[in-house]
Amino acid sequence: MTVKVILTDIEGTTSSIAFVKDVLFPYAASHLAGYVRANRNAPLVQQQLQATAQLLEEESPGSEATAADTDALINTLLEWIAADRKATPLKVLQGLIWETGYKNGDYAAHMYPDATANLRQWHADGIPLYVYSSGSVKAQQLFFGYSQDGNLLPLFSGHFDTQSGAKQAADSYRNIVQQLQTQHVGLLAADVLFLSDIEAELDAAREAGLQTCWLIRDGKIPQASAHTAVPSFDFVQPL
Ligand SMILES: CSCCC(=O)C(=O)COP(=O)(O)O
Ligand SMILES: [Mg+2]
Repeated sequence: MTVKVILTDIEGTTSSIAFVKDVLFPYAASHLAGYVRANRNAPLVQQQLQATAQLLEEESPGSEATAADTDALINTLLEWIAADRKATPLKVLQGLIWETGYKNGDYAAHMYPDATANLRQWHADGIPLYVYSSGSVKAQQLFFGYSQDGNLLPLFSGHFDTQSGAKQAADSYRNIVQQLQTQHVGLLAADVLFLSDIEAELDAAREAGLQTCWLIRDGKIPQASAHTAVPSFDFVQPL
């Protein structure tokens, strides 16, 4: 089957889980309270606080935390970072907070060398590359803009985040294919190859009709899987 578009996950796929868990998440946790207090009247931050309060209310009706109760919402957001919740308002705030760290040179995004090399090659071969991550679009742009391998952002034609839906839901991939079709006339779901380290995400993408490839970075390739399983981007064959 031909591949006309590649859609890639970030954490565990192009880049190590450790960079996200041990560098980005702790940085967001230590700067969240200060950032939110300093910017709570900025419209984008205010919207995320309201969305956090709304999610809390949906999950625990009668919850005390209103959008005005900044301290309670900060505590909730810190709990969500610790639990690796992929909640959209948290992800938006993390993207805003990480910007300072990247720009100050506190860190640069980790890239597996095989990911950088093959993304560059596929781009040079004319295959449009897109990202789908739970990290916000802004966080993704910072990630690839400030990577250990330099500015990789020009390699990508676009980005999708949880605004397109959760990564383990087939409808999210149907939604993304519809958005891709506005840029690539006649594109079918089967023309898109999704790369991820999480089997449940690949299952959802496959249910939506995409081709899938499972990146298994720890060497434990399963004997049988519905997905092509590979140890690195060097073994992904889109052509
Ligand atoms: C975009 S960088 C930070 C990644 C992140 O916040 C995250 O939750 C990782 O999710 P992914 O979908 O890339 O596994
Ligand atoms: Mg991942």
